[in-house]
Amino acid sequence: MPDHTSVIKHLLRQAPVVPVIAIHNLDSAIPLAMALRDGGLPVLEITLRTPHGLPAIRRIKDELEGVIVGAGTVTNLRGLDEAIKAGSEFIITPGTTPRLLSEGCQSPVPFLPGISSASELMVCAEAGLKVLKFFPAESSGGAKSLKAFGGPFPDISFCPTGGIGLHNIADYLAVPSVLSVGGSWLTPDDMVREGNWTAITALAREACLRVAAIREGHNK
Ligand SMILES: O=C(O)C(=O)C[C@H](O)[C@H](O)COP(=O)(O)O
Repeated sequence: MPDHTSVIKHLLRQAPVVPVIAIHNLDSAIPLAMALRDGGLPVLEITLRTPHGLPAIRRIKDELEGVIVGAGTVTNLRGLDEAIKAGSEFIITPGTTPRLLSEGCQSPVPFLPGISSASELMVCAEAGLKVLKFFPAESSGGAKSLKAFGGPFPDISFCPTGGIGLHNIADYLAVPSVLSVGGSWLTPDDMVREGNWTAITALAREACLRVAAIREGHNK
């Protein structure tokens, strides 16, 4: 199996917040990605929840510098294959199946499956994965659950998503195993629909500033 652990750890440490994006209009893909990048968030998860997801990944990969684009909501083998062919630089899934896990582990790019229980974590760890998504984070016990996983599984790191925003990001970043968090709060539907890219850059900047302040507090 390709060893992607150090690659994905490096990537997520650089990007403490990963915007989770559903593209409803393909023409918004480039300006939206630019707005987030310019606000300091260059690692983007484009979900396959809409038919524009794959072409958006391809477009961003081909046309935009300074952005690392991955696929989210990859729920089956076809999605995995198409996401890799579209140029995804990492793959994120909300959960796993035995076949998706097995194929995902052979993927040429890092594979981050979602887990929400100790048993699911153990299945992924047994397959050799050390960085996992925790989803749906808030409704699965949130930062408290992640802290508890740290006891039996000290070598597993996480990118939690689901119900995270500026109101609770500090709780997650306080858990040592959390490399970054993901969320859709950086791309509100109305701002994207209106093409309000300045507002989206401001949201990204606000998130970066908040993370910097939290981390500074931890280092004191
Ligand atoms: O389907 C996937 O693969 C996902 O990536 C799930 C998303 O990460 C969450 O749905 C984001 O949650 P919110 O920030 O609460 O909107």
